[in-house]
Order: sequence, then structure tokens, then C-alpha cells
Amino acid sequence: MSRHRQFKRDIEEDEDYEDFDPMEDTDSPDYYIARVIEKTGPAHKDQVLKALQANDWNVQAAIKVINAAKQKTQKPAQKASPQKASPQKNAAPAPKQPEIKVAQPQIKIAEPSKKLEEDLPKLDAKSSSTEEVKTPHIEESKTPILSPQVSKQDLNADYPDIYPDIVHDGKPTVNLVVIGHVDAGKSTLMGHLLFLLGYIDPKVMHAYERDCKAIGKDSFQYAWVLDGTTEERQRGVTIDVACKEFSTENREVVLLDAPGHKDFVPNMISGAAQADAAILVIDSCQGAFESGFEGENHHGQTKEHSFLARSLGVSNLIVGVNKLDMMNWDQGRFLEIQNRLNPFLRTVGFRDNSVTYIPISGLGGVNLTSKPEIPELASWYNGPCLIELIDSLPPSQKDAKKPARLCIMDSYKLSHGTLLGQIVSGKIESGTISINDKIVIIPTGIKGRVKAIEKAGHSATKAYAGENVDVVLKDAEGDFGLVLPGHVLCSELYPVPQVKNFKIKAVTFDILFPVTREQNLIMHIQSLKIPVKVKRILQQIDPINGKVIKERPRCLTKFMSAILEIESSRRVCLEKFSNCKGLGRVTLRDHSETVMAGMVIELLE
Ligand SMILES: Nc1nc2c(ncn2[C@@H]2O[C@H](COP(=O)(O)OP(=O)(O)OP(=O)(O)O)[C@@H](O)[C@H]2O)c(=O)[nH]1
Repeated sequence: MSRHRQFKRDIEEDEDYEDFDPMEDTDSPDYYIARVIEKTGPAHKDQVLKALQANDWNVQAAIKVINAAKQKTQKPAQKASPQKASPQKNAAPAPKQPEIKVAQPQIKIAEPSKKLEEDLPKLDAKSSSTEEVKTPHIEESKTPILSPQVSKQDLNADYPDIYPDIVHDGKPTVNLVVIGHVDAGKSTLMGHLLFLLGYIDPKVMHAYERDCKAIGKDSFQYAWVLDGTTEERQRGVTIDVACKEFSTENREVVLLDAPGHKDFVPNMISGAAQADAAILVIDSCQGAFESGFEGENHHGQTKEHSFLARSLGVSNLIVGVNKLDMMNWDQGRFLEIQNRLNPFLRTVGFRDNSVTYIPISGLGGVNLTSKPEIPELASWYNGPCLIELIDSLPPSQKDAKKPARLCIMDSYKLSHGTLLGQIVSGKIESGTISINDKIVIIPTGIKGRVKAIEKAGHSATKAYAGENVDVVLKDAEGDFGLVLPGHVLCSELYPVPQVKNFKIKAVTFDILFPVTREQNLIMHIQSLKIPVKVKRILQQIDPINGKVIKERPRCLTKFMSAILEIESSRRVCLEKFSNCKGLGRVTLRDHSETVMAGMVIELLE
């Protein structure tokens, strides 16, 4: 079954997409403030910020709050008018709630509405009625039940192994993300590989070739296999992560083609967060490798993507030295790239024996599915071709025996086809999911059972940690329609904790400006991005032996390891890394730059 995989984040983005301007810094609070002010007209920046924070950075909801607050300051007399009071004089007056409709039901998890009530009177000092400003509640009646509370003591308990040893039915899965600098040739490489493996009908390929020519993008026909949207095709740039599945002799491969453009790094993070292994595609042309590696301020996406992939749990890397056809298959250039890249990959934590370099041409289809016949290349390379390397990648090694966690990437309802009903899809980060299992979805707290499972295009009775699956739900205790990408499906007995404060052990990236206390950052976890603050820098530690180098350092500079306390702007589903790697790993960014990545070591509250 072909899946619609859009990797939405919790910030409402559907409508954002149309007028999305990649030149804007979508990681910055200022971006969201500007989006609100654009619609409401002049408003106090702090007021907008607070409305955004109180509404989980939902732009539409914040606009409504600001407009409602504006209306009240403009028409105080009218609002206070006794004629407008409830006709039932003895009954408590029903608050006049503006009818607010939002595109996606906004899920209130904890304090936000309370915080809103506290904040607005202060913002609107002239208003004499605090009651008046309490009114803007978003779809209150749809607020789902909260997740089961986990006591503070339980937060950091180690989970028991609740599943027996895994015996897979069928080939083990590898989740493979394709990363690299913009235009390195990622989509072309994977499109051509899928074509050579027989997954793309030659007639379709022919049509792509013809249509590409028609819009003057002659060499993009293979990229179109993965770049499916009109915008991607017209601009010749991957924007969102594309997902395709294919089989090799010994593996089921879930292929995730990530965008290379700097502005779409958050989408790349969504893809890499699901991966076990990566293909890092390098444009070997003179100057192209150099700008992809060094880039602006030493931040080429070659470096940033490899750092992010490693910190998100990818340990095996195939480096595809691509476009070598443009360099006459020069072995010297191949080795030069290897020698410059390898020390950096070691620095970010890749082991030498987990990294393999391969000379290729994605456009020419050379060294992808068979040994190269081109004499200039065959004279010095007789290693495995790309598909052989993929076939020997170690399968997913997730927390197979721990309680089940499925990080939801998509949630939708189907009324026809093989899968019917409410479906959630995503990757199982830990445990096993079987038909009839009792589940709970956090943060909604909605319970239900598993009706059917589909993986790699086939129905299954069981799915394991590391696999990408579609799960059909049944027996809802609550409204499955409220389940959104970013939520977590869990075994009913072990719901994932939600916290605002936690400690991480992190390493800083090649940063220009130091990390300081109170610094605001954007945290990426799985497909979510959430504003957070560095509450304390507790210790600088030695990255090799973990010994404390300095207590309470004032700041952190590049490539430093440290223990930090982080405060999130709202409760978020998190795990200790030792309990679930996929939900215990975070990436922190600022103004579109990756600042650091780390693992959660303690959940506080
Ligand atoms: N000569 C040559 N050109 C290539 C090769 N691979 C890709 N290209 C060209 O490089 C350009 C960019 O290719 P894409 O596949 O769109 O690159 P990408 O890395 O997927 O781009 P983004 O996802 O937008 O970062 C296209 O014009 C391709 O035809 C190759 O091996 N040799």
C-alpha cells in the first residue's frame, strides 16, 4: 500500500506550506510572531509571544487570541453591557465564547490555557475585567483526556524486558536515509537504483524523461521518482522526505530520501530519526565537494547531515562519492574526498569499520546494481556495488524487548482498500506490536486495540522494533480523529512519560557562538519541534571517559560535551535514552543552525 507520509510537525504547517518562503527562518520565534502580526495588524511582541507559547505555537490559534484581546480593548462598554447577560438570571452566566474553528483540533495537554489566563490581564493592563479575557478557549469540548500520570519516582525507573527473544518472520528490515548537501544527487541516485531494481515501470520513466525535457530540466527524470510534488519538480529541489520500500536478497529496505537544502534540515531530521543506516551522497565535482563540506561558516550540509544522522542513532554509513563521471573516474579525487571526510566522521562518532566509501554515478547508473564496466573505474575499483553494500547493512537493532512505542508520523482514516478504518503509521522505536494488543496513544490518552498491521506492503500479525508500519486501530475509548503526527502509540501498561524538565548529556556542534544559560533553542525529537530553554549548564565533561572537567561552566563552545538541564515550553513525550533510544535522543537548533545533540539521562518533572 502506498503511504501518504508527510512528516508533519506539531506546528500547524498544512496551510503554511503554500506560502512557505525558504528564506525565512522557521526555527525562530520571530518567524511565528511575524506570521501572527501579519494577520492581526500591530500587536505587542510579548503579547504575541505569550499567545503563541500558550497555544503550543499554533499560529491560527494565536491570531484568534490576539484578535479577541484586541476586540475587548476596543469595545469595553459593549462587552460589559447588562443586556448581553444570560437570560437565566439565577443561573451562573455562561461565558460568551467566540466560536473558534481550527484546521486541526488543538490538543491541550497541560498548563497552556491556565497560563493564558494568567498572562492576558497583565498584557492588557487597561482592561478592568479579567473575566473577559478568559474567554478564548480553543475547541475546549474536544480536549481529549490526559495521559495516565506517571509518578515522579517512576519516571526514571528502568523498564523490564517484556517481550521474549525476537524471531523475525521474513527478512529483517533496514531503515535507510539518504543524506548530503543540496544537489549532491541523492534523489537521482535512489530513483535510478529503484528503476534498475525494476520498481519503476519503463513507461513511467519514459514519461518522466519527456516531461522533464518539456520544462527544461533534462537530467532530473530519476529524481522525479522520489521528488513527487509539483513544487519539488519545478524547483528541482527535494522539500520533504520521500519514503519508498524495496527488497534486496537479505533485507527489506525502507528508503527515506531527505532534502539537502539548508532550509529543510528539520525535514531531514524527521527522516534521519527513523533510520538505522545512511547513504551520504557526495558531489565529487571540483568545488562542489568543498562547498558541501565547508559551506557557509564551515557549515556545509555534508558535515551537518552526518553529525545529525550520527546523533540521531545512525551508526552505519555508506559514503557514495557521486558524479565521479564528471571527474573522469579519477581515483585521486576519490581518495582525496575520503581523506578529508574520514577525520570529520570520526569526530562526530562514526567508527572506521562502520563507514564504507564507494565511487558511483547516480545519473549514469554506474556501480549501483552491478560491478562497473567502465575501464577507467574498473581499473582501480573491484569492491561491492551499492546494492551489495545495502544488502549487508546490519538490520535494525532497536529496543526490541522494551515496552512498545510507535512514533506516529501520519494518522488518517481509510474507507476503501485493504486497510479500513483509523490508521496510524510510523516507526516502532521499541517493543513489539501484535494484533489485538491493548494500546494507548499519548498525549491524548485515547485507548484502543490493534485491528490490523501492514509492513513492507504486506499484512502481518506482528511487527517489531525498527520496522515502519501502518497500524489499523479499533475499539476506541475516545476519538481516534484526535490522533496527530508526533503522538506516540504505547503498550497500555507502559505509557510514555511526559515532562517539561529533563537532563541531557549533549555534544555541541561546530558552533560559532557559545551556548549559554537561559538560551532559547528549538528542540527536535522524532518529528516534533518544540521551543525549549537551556535552564542550566550543569557540567562540562570529558567526551571519552565522562569525567567532570568543570562544574557549572558559564558557556559551551564547539565540540564540547556537557550535562545540561532543559526546560521545554510544554510537556513532551520523552524517555530516558537507556529505556528507548528513539525517544531519548534530542537535537537542539537555533536560527536554522544545529547547536547540539544529546541523549536524555534524567526526566525531572
Ligand atoms: N553528471 C552527473 N550528474 C548528476 C549525477 N547525479 C545527479 N546529477 C545531477 O545533479 C542534479 C541534482 O540532482 P538531484 O538528484 O536533484 O540532487 P539532490 O541531492 O537530490 O537534491 P536535493 O534533494 O534538492 O538536495 C541533477 O541535475 C542531476 O541530474 C551524476 O552521477 N552525474
